[in-house]
Amino acid sequence: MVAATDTNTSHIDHLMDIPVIDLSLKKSKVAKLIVKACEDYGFFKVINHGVPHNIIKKMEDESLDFFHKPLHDKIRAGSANPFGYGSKNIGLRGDKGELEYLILKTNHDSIVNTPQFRCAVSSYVECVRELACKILELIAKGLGVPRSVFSHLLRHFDSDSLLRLNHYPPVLNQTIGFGEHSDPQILALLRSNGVAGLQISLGNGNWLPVAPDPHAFCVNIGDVLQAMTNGRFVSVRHRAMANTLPGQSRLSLIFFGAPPPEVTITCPPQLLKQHEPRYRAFTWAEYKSHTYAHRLGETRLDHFKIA
Ligand SMILES: O=C(O)CCC(=O)C(=O)O
Ligand SMILES: [Fe+2]
Repeated sequence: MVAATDTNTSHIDHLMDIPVIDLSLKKSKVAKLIVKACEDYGFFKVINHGVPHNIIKKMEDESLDFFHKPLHDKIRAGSANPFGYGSKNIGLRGDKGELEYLILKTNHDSIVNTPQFRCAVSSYVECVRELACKILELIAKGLGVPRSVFSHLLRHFDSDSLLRLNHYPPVLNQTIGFGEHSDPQILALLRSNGVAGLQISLGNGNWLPVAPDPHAFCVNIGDVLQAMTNGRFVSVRHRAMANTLPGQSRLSLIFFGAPPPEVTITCPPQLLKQHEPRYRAFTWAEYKSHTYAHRLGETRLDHFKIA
């Protein structure tokens, strides 16, 4: 697909279609479509994903209940580095955003303080982890590599996957809510309520708004999957605009599928063949600490490129 942009006047592109992939189609077809979307954009939507509506609804309701609590209750979840509640500050390097958020572990009991919220989180995480693994297994099929080469990293008991809940209360002025970046992990599954905000970068300063879709999950390819495919897939750069709809909150729920800290990230040999490796091997712990030491907008994977 070719980006239809007017480079002189427009930096928002409404004319391109984001690939929407129906997971109920034949596996071999879906695998091909997903690989193509990962190569072209590093971003796509999935429908017929199998995550039950009531589980999503419960998670959204409990998340909004949490964010609507008084501040002194929210900060009881601890501070967001690494797991807990944060507001306006993103990471430790001075990045600011027009949001508040809660970061939760996925492989141990979450820190949320009511049994209903804990139960909603654990059911939601179980479903989205399974969906992420299913997508990674389709990717493996499409690439002709062993089925669990990516998914076993998320299924591992020590997987560093996390769930992030972002809440964008209404603000008066149109501004950026969460700055441009790529996600460092393997892949991210994002859902938002009916309020728009997410945009993906088409390069050259052009942005494609992603309309909220109650039936879909958005899939973002992360830096680790770019490295594991030797750069064949791109980790999509994206941002979220602040929410300016009076009286409405934007809520996004993002599952980040990550490897265990000590696992070494390399490209499967089947994907190298006659190509030279483009990234040196690194552990997820190493990548994470490199990420935390840099600003949100930096192209953090470049540090691991082989010159
Ligand atoms: O909240 C959103 O829509 C996007 C936020 C995001 O990209 C992130 O938390 O990594
Ligand atoms: Fe992101």
